[in-house]
Amino acid sequence: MRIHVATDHAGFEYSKELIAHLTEAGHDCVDHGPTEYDALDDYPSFCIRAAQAVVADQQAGVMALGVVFGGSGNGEQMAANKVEGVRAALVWNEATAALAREHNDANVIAVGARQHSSEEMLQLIDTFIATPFSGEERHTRRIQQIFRFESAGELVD
Ligand SMILES: O=C(CO)[C@H](O)[C@H](O)COP(=O)(O)O
Repeated sequence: MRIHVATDHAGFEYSKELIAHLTEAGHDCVDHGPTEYDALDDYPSFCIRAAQAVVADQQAGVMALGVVFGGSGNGEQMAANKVEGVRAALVWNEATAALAREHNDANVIAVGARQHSSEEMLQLIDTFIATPFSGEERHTRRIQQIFRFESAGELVD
């Protein structure tokens, strides 16, 4: 699996730890930055680039997911979700990590680096990556409703 990773200063150390962990596990990680710690950097461009790469890979038939870190993960999730085709989920425990994939087919996970130990962070992301989308009709239908609004402004009941 290719994993696109982005952060800001708040998740800088965790992002490097995650990339080492996932690479060791055999994943192909792409680091979208930042390349060095800067306490004043801004997360949107890093997260948007990672989100764009996830969509581009998926459209090309490459199995890919994204991870965005911040202090809370809130803004990072918001930024990633501005990219058409991205379903970014803010995850804070094992259940939300699994449900993001099972019910929402999320292709980007947002994690608050200041909210979790590094062990928790790795576990949340491992769970997210390992959990498949259920494929159930009701979940597929709802995801398609989101996409129709996102791509064409159509509201479907
Ligand atoms: O989580 C975040 C956005 O949702 C950022 O990481 C957080 O706002 C950064 O805070 P600061 O600039 O005070 O270090």
